Amino acid sequence: MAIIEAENLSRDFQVFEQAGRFRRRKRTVHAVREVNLTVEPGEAVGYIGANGAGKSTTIKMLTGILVPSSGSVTVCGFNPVPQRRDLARRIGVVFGQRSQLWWDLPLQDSFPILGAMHRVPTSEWKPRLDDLVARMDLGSFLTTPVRQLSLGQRMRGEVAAALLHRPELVILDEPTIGLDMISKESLRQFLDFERREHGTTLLLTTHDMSDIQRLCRRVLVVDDGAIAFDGALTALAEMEGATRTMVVDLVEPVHDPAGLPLPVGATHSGVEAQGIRHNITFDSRQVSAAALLAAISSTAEVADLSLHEPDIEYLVRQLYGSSKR
Ligand SMILES: Nc1ncnc2c1ncn2[C@@H]1O[C@H](COP(=O)(O)OP(=O)(O)OP(=O)(O)O)[C@@H](O)[C@H]1O
Repeated sequence: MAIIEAENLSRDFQVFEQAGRFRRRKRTVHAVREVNLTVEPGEAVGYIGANGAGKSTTIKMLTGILVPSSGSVTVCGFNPVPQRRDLARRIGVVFGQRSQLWWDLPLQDSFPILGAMHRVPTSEWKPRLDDLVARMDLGSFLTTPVRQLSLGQRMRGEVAAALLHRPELVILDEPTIGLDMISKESLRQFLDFERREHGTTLLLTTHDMSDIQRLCRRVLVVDDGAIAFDGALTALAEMEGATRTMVVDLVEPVHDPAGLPLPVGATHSGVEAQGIRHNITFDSRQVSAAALLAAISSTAEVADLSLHEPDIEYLVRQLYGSSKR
């Protein structure tokens, strides 16, 4: 059975706008339009789109916070709004921008409350907590009130809290927002481990392409409330031919870009560090990263290189610049 099944799921909002000095006009915002979505157990799905595209509204409907205007949805076999309590025992939710922990309590006092709320026996949540504390390195700040934790520490606590009851589906809204690179990577590693080891299904929204690349094979792009793309991330990038950037450091400087001929599809976008560092943008439909590196290596020795993917906002804007927002 699918873990998420949405059929023609839609949500409208009525908003009032100023129409002249004393008049207000009612307008309907179609935040989510006829979304059809099936997510199978164990999948990791990235849900991406520009600001205001409808991601959070969809998540709120999936978690039972918002009533759909029309269409139907089941999550873990439950109708989210009327069966919200049952659903809460089966899913974990993490909002990067909002804490779900008790601000004045230390983490160690929150876990017994969560265990009781989810009706998980102590004999089950205790060993699970020991495992989470070890794997997410929570030990050094378990006794600190949540409000005194750093953002990275708090997010680890949030994720541990959301996963204490071993939910089969974890929904994460911008889980890595504001985190430094090390905290982002350890969070991604942990989530990936959970999925591989326990078959946990992941659905996440993010503006960080690396989250998707690291965690999700499938990506959904939402544009103006509707699903505009559903498939592999590689297919999305190839479809658009979004330009990627390769930064190469050479062993010997090459000052003039003409001294480093590039294949068709690649162009120099800058030379730095007295000719050592070359920034090259390329269209992966025309030339692969491997072919580009081979071409560069045939004229100069490469000491180091890094690849930069286009950010999600850029990719989505390129793809669906037609958005009415
Ligand atoms: N409570 C509300 N009342 C009125 N309009 C709303 C409400 N919530 C969302 N909207 C509108 O619905 C649309 C979709 O918003 P939503 O928050 O789902 O977008 P999003 O994709 O999550 O954006 P972001 O990436 O900025 O978080 C926007 O136009 C937003 O202004």
